[in-house]
Amino acid sequence: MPSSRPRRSVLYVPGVNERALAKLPGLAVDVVILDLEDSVAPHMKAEARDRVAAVLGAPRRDNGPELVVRINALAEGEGAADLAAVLPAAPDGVLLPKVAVPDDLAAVRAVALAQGVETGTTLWAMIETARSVADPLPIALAQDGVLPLAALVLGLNDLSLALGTRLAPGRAAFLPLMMGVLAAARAGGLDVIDAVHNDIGDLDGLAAECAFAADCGFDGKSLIHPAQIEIANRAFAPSDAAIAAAEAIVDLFDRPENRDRGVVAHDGRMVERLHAEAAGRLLARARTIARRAGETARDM
Ligand SMILES: CC(C)(COP(=O)(O)OP(=O)(O)OC[C@H]1O[C@@H](n2cnc3c(N)ncnc32)[C@H](O)[C@@H]1OP(=O)(O)O)[C@@H](O)C(=O)NCCC(=O)NCCSC(=O)C[C@H](O)C(=O)O
Ligand SMILES: [Mg+2]
Repeated sequence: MPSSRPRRSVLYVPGVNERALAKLPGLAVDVVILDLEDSVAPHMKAEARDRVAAVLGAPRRDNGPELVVRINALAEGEGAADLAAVLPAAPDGVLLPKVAVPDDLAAVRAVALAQGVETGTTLWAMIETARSVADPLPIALAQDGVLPLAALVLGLNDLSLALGTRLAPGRAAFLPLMMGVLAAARAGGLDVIDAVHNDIGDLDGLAAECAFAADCGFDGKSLIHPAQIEIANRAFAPSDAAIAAAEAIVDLFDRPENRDRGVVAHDGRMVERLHAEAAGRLLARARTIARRAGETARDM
């Protein structure tokens, strides 16, 4: 099953941007991706590693965001240095960019093992190459006890470049690929995170992308600016109407007259036990999110 931790808002922060890093304790975000890859200029990589290690080493709130580090690809030479700098500080996850094949995950695990680092850190894989998006299933199934795989993250900027497909509003051309990645993630029991919306000023466009991705089944949205967080948190949380509908379905099968029934009619619709199971999951997720919101409001 996907994680019980909400991963609705997944905010990239350039590992070298001191002011942006300083903002993190005040942000109600589910996941922070401390970026050592594309948002960091080649000559700033070492400084970014130091800054990110310092963020990871600082005291963390129990209910604070998951801290995931996006390392550079191993092939680019910086990836191993990134792992050596951040793994001892036990990030919640390491995000590997530009994954092409399952061997890319195996290579990162081998480097982590060779460095002798044992942590509870998970592995996240970016699906943003032609090869990985054409065949995401073997990647999603490449599970291991070392750096267990937790999530797939779509990267539509790189993918747009790789495929020559225009990243246009509505993203219709990408839909088959997005659903292929989503199905692969679910087959592997992983979470799956939608790509970034590049236009920071277009909050309506962001809300539309979030609503669409939530309908598709994505767990959350990659973000690039704090102004985008609240929209994603809302879009990927169950709405009040969805909670009320789920409560009604759970209640339906709890009634004595329905205890032995596999299917009942409710408001003119067929409802099966699988709907009650889904409703139960939605309610559990809503409770987790509400608890987290309460704790975050108290601690910030
Ligand atoms: C895009 C930005 C460079 C814009 O930054 P800026 O011009 O500073 O914006 P603002 O003046 O509106 O910022 C207001 C304050 O908020 C802070 N801020 C901005 N962004 C962030 C952030 N991501 N996290 C935390 N805090 C942030 C600013 O510092 C301002 O505060 P202050 O300085 O005190 O006034 C910038 O938003 C940015 O760098 N965003 C992240 C870019 C990034 O990480 N890109 C890489 C990941 S996306 C990607 O690679 C996708 C994938 O791989 C693919 O292929 O699709
Ligand atoms: Mg990318």
